[in-house]
Amino acid sequence: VENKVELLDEATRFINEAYVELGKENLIEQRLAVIAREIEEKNSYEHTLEEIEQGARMAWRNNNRCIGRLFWQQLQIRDARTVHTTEEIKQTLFNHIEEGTNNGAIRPTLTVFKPNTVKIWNEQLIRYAGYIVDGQQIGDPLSNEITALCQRLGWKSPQTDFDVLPLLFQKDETSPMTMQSIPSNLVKEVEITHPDYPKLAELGLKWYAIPVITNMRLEIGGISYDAAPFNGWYMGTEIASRNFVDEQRYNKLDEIAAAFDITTRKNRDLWKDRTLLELNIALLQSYQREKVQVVDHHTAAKQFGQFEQQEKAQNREVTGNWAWLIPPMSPTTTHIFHQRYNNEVKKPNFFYKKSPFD
Ligand code: HEM
Ligand SMILES: N=C(Nc1cccc(CNC[C@@H]2CCCN2)c1)c1cccs1
Repeated sequence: VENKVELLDEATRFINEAYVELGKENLIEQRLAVIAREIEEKNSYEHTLEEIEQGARMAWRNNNRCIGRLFWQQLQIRDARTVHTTEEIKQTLFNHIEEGTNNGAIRPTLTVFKPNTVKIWNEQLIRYAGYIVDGQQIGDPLSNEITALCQRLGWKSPQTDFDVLPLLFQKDETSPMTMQSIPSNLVKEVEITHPDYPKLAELGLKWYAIPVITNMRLEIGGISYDAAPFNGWYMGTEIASRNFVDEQRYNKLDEIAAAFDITTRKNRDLWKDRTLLELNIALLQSYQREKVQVVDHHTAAKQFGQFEQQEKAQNREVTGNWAWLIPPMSPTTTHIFHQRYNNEVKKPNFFYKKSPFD
């Protein structure tokens, strides 16, 4: 936010809405008086932990692109606002991975650091590296830039398709970079196999259990938390319909078709569709085999429908981004496809940060 007036306006809007939801409307006036004084003195103000918990849950509830919002009230918040040394930051990030993974029974979790301090360069806490070796792409192209930086900082790796990147962060904007590998016992991964097609296993496809987003900022009442890693669990299509098959990602559709003995000659054989279907089945079954939580897109759509009903009962309009909410597989079999959504952006919310590389 630009100035004191705007900050107080955002704070007032947030406190009014959050305290009513918390059943504390009688404390609004007093709380706003304290915040107004703080903004006058320090050009900013500090949230209580309860305000951050409610604000982060509202931010999830408000995000138009998220199909998983039914569980917004169960988000676990970890308060890391007093964490400042690189050692403590490292431990806090490792603990988030451990507590969020929970051996596969994934717990939606968000860790909040003090504003204007920690700067995380990773886009997700766990992500595979990307390299161009002899003109050939290895690993995840989205990671090529950060991988090159890690290598410049001395990172050594076997250069496979699935090398987990180290954490890369600064304890604050002016401090040197810390590069720290994640202990492999903390990184739960799933080998992707198909019960009817043993050749799929020969491709050696795998993916990590838990997506922990670190390239978005959490905005609550005018305050921006630039380091606020959050995780949920995956919807199967994210991995099987996008990460493994997009041309600008792992681009493995042809190889996977061959593993399923599907010939790729004629479009009207719908070989791409059959390959994606079998790969999505393999993905869901592999995660279930390893007891790692994952949701199929039909169940996720039904849960989103329950969220819509729940919000209607609370007299809140559900806003949404239709193009992001419809799943990439069989979208017309979900109610989402046949409905319209207001894409207005409500706050609190999550927003993209400018890339640290820009
Ligand atoms: C619990 C299980 C969850 C599932 C299955 C789920 C599912 C998804 C999916 C499939 C997307 C689209 C991602 C993409 O296509 O790149 C998405 C977007 C998003 N989700 Fe959720 N989500 C879950 C939990 C959460 C949680 C806990 C938060 C934050 C507290 C969250 C915040 C978001 C945000 C901010 C986006 C938009 C990302 C962007 O703009 O790139 N979600 N979600
Ligand atoms: N299931 C998830 N998927 C998800 C959610 C938000 C953002 C992302 C990452 N999106 C970036 C990818 C890569 C380019 C376009 N999509 C994934 C969750 C991640 C963290 C909480 S839920």
